[in-house]
Amino acid sequence: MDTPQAVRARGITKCFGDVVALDAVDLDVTQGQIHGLVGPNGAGKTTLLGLLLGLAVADGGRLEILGTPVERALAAPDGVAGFVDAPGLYPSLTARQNLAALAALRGLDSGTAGSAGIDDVLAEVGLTDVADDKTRGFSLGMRQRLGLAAALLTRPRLLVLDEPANGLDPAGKRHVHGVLTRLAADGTAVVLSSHRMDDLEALCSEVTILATGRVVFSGPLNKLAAENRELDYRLRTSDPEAARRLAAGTAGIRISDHTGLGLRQDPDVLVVRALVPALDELVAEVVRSGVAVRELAPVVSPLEAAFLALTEHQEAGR
Ligand SMILES: Nc1ncnc2c1ncn2[C@@H]1O[C@H](COP(=O)(O)OP(=O)(O)OP(=O)(O)O)[C@@H](O)[C@H]1O
Repeated sequence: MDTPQAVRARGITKCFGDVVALDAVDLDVTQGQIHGLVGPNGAGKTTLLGLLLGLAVADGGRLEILGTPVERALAAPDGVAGFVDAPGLYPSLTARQNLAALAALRGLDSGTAGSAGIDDVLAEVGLTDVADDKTRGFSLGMRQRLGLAAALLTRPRLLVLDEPANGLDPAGKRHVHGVLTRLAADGTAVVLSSHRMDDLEALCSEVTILATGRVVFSGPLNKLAAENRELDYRLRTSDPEAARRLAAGTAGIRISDHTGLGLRQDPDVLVVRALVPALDELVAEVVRSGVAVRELAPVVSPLEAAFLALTEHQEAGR
């Protein structure tokens, strides 16, 4: 028998009064996939994650989770765990006690989540050293990790996380990315939201971009980045004046304004907007003129640029 899809959503609609938070949203997530939800503030990401967790019900459309249609009752579908906004913790309890309380609330016995299970998940998220500290003093990043540990207690087949990298330092982020990648390799589906395209690029095979409640892109990240569009590039050279002159004389190159792009003024850096062939032409010309190229990088990554182009279009049409 085929493994059921982790998530199959068709035409999902959710309104809060006059606000249409989700407007005919489709979403497909297969087992073992890390799927990113991205979009500007208020795009509907948390609302959609809440539906997957059974925290709210859709007003319209069909939602199947792990092969089972979601009913209209407010309950976490079997095999699903995670959190939205921020994990709920008892501040006066230690990390270990929080997990034990959750395990008891969920009726998990020692066979599935006893002390061994709790120690395992604490180790998995890197919180063993602070397992007996009260969570009142936990940083945002530590709370995020404990929330992830709580979700892992049930060994879910679908893990739903709202901005799991929020508040994590670079080492913490790498650790959590490692946990999620291992889970996915073992067949768990992960749906997570993020505001950071670089995080999504590091983790996700597919993304869904939401803007004002609508899906504006869904698919593999490389399909998103592959679109041919002009980008702004920072070009640092040994002779900025010569580089500027050459840029002005190269077809297909426009000199951009630092301030307009929110960049710090740097006299050694020229910012140019171009397609890749025109940029190649300029770089070759700069080098031919005996000027050294010291740095060349897009101001925002191609993925970020694609995201901005797709979502700005929607925002403008609001
Ligand atoms: N409980 C609620 N009551 C009223 N409006 C709500 C409620 N929850 C969400 N909304 C509205 O629905 C829309 C989508 O909100 P949602 O929180 O899902 O967006 P988001 O993409 O998660 O945003 P952010 O990136 O800021 O977290 C917003 O306009 C929001 O104001």
